[in-house]
Amino acid sequence: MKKLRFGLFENAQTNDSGTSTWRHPDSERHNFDTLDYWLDIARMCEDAKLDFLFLADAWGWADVKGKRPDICDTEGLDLPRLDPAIVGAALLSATDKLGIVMTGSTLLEQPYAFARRMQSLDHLSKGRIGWNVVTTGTAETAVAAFGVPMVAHDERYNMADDFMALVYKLFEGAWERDALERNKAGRYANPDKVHRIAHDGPYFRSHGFGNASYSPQGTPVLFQAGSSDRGKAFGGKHGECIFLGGGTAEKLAAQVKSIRDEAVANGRDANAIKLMSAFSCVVAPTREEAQRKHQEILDAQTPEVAVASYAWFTGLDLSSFDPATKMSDLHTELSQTQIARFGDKTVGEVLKDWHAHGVRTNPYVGTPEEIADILCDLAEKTDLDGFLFTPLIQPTSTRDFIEMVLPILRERGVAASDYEGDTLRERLLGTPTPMLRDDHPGAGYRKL
Ligand SMILES: Cc1cc2nc3c(=O)[nH]c(=O)nc-3n(C[C@H](O)[C@H](O)[C@H](O)COP(=O)(O)O)c2cc1C
Repeated sequence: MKKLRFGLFENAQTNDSGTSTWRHPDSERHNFDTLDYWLDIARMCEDAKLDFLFLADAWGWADVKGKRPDICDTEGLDLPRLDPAIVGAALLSATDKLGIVMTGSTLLEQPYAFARRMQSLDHLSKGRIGWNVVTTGTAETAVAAFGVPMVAHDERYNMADDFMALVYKLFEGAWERDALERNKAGRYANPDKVHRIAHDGPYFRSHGFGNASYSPQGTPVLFQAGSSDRGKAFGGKHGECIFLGGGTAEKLAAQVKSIRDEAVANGRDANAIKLMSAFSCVVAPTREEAQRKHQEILDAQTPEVAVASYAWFTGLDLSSFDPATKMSDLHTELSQTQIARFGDKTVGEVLKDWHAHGVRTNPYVGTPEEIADILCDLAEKTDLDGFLFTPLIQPTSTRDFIEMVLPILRERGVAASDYEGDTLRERLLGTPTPMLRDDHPGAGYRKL
């Protein structure tokens, strides 16, 4: 079996994923706005040789019929947050090998400034940066905050394609890789290797010179997680590592196959994209103890949190529908995945599911051996390349996974015991150089 890759999902806010667990006695997430919280998390990841720490992010907030429910504040559900790029930057000097991956929105960021931010992080980290490209599912409230027009679901992906075309020019084509000579007796940079870029796209324009030079990886490692048809087409073109939301082996295998097919349709190798599934687990030495720990986490949730957080992802107030309504009869211009993934279920059933685990799928609950068996079985049946661990309670869930499950996976030879390769791209994708593979569309913008 291939060696699996592992990342940790995190979020610079008190709760994440549509649940509210901050009151749990073991949770430290109410300290998410302190540097000490993040230093502990990053060091724990690096000591465990995890491939990367992923800092998810969103703009916008929960909106139920034009009002942000009070429960959002009383439970710290959606706001406040910190900027993931600043959190990521603060962790660079405390880590040496750990990849730092962060979400950035193509709907709301300004591509010219965003490219410089990614390049700066990639320089300072010596090539450990990844960017999770999102079109922002929470678009309705986010565009109000930014004072920009609403863009419909599929069009947001057209806009993202244009954003990518511009940032590839900046990442790959504005400065050649060896433009900087830094020769005190000669010259600092070679003017023949510094190029003017021109971009007149349907959404973005930019003319002139790149603000930052070619960074160790050129383009940061590109992550993506959209699972609508348009999202998958975008991921098949640009993504290098795609996050899947979890689910049964059958469902994951079908998703893996369709994304690899998309890659091939875009002239890329089927294995040019690594697929990682999100999962949570509650683990303890005995199954009974694990079930008891899980019940404590479930008891911290309320139905009101479920309604407010579902609305945050979709703009839909499920409490206003007849519980017997089929989910397939609903429509949103926000995250369509959050309707499609429930298939034929009813609104009443989904509210119960959401109450239990929010946007996540059900956690695996069991002994360390049982969890390791589930992950190995999933990987074998689905052709997944790795897993994104999404902790229910931070930092204890992550510590439990690292201390109890990871050693078993290492013994079985499916998890790495040390870091191999210097940059995130070489390690995660097994590329011969830190740069984009030649079959990636961004590589075509490179001037070497
Ligand atoms: C593991 C995982 C992590 C995600 N992280 C983010 C995130 O940080 N920010 C965000 O806006 N969406 C995030 N998403 C959601 C997707 O990127 C995507 O925006 C969402 O599925 C809506 O797009 P779609 O309608 O094309 O599926 C994540 C999804 C998954 C499965």
